[in-house]
Amino acid sequence: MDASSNPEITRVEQLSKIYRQGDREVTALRGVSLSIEPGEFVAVMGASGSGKSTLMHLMAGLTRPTTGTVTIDGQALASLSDRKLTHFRRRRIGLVFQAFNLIPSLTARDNILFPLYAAGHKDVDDSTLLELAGQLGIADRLGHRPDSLSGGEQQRVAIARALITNPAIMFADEPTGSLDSVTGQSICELLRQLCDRESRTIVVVTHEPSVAAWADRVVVLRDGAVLSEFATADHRDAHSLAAHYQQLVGQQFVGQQLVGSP
Ligand SMILES: Nc1ncnc2c1ncn2[C@@H]1O[C@H](COP(=O)(O)OP(=O)(O)OP(=O)(O)O)[C@@H](O)[C@H]1O
Repeated sequence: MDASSNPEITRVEQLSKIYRQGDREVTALRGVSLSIEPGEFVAVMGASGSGKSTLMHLMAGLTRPTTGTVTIDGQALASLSDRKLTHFRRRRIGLVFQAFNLIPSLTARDNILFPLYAAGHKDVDDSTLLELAGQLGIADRLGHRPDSLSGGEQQRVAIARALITNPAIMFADEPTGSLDSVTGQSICELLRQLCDRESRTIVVVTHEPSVAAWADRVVVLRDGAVLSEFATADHRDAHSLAAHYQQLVGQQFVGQQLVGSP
C-alpha cells in the first residue's frame, strides 16, 4: 500500500502503561510502537498477561497511557480532554467485546442505533442501518431482543453497533471467545469481508491462530513489548500460523490452548 496516497490512520508510539495497585506497580506495556494502514486487518496475539487488552484499551481511548501517544484519524488522543475523548471515541472508534455487551431490553435495531442516540442524533437515517444489517446478515433479526438471538447473531449486532457511526477503526477483543468454532469462523469471515469489500480497518485481539489467520498481519506481544510482526500471507491456515507463532514465542498449541511458557 502506498503510504503517501493512503496515510496511516492509526499510529502508536512508545506506548507504556504502568498500573498502580497500592504500593505495587505492574508494567503492562513497555514502549510499544506500531502503525495500522487504512483497510488493514491486524491481529494482536500473545500469551495471557502479555498486554493485549491493555494495548487495545489504550488505542481505543478507554484508558490513558503512562507515556507515549496514540493517533487515530489524525487526532492525538492525549491532546483531548476526557469529555472530548469520549466524544471522539463515540464517533470515530468502534468497539466489539467477547461478551457482546448488548442492552437486553432493547431490540437489535435499537442496540445498533444506540451510539447515534448517545451522540445526540434525533433523526436516524434508516438506510444506513438497513445497509449495515444486510452486510452483516441480520436484516431479518432487527426486531428481536438479544435473548432471542443466537450468539453469532448477537455478535453481528454488536459489530453493526460498532460500525453504525462509520468509525475510522474498529477494535475487537476476543470477538469469537464466546462462540463455538463454526460460528466463530463465520464471524472471522465477516470481519475479512468488511475489510475487503468495505475497506474497514480492524484490530482483533485473540489467542487463537484460527482467528489470526484471517488477518493481514499479526503483531505478537510478549511481556508488554512487541516481540514480532509478520504478514499472514505465508501462514494462511491456522496450523501454519500456529507453528510460526510457536517458533516465535517458544510455546506449543494443544488444540487452541497454549502450553509451556515463553
Ligand atoms: N486494571 C489493572 N490493574 C492492575 N494490573 C492490571 C490491570 N489490567 C491488567 N493488569 C496487568 O497487566 C498485565 C497485562 O494485562 P492484559 O490484560 O493487558 O493482558 P492480556 O494479554 O490481555 O491477557 P489475557 O489474554 O489474559 O486477557 C497483566 O500482568 C495484568 O495482570
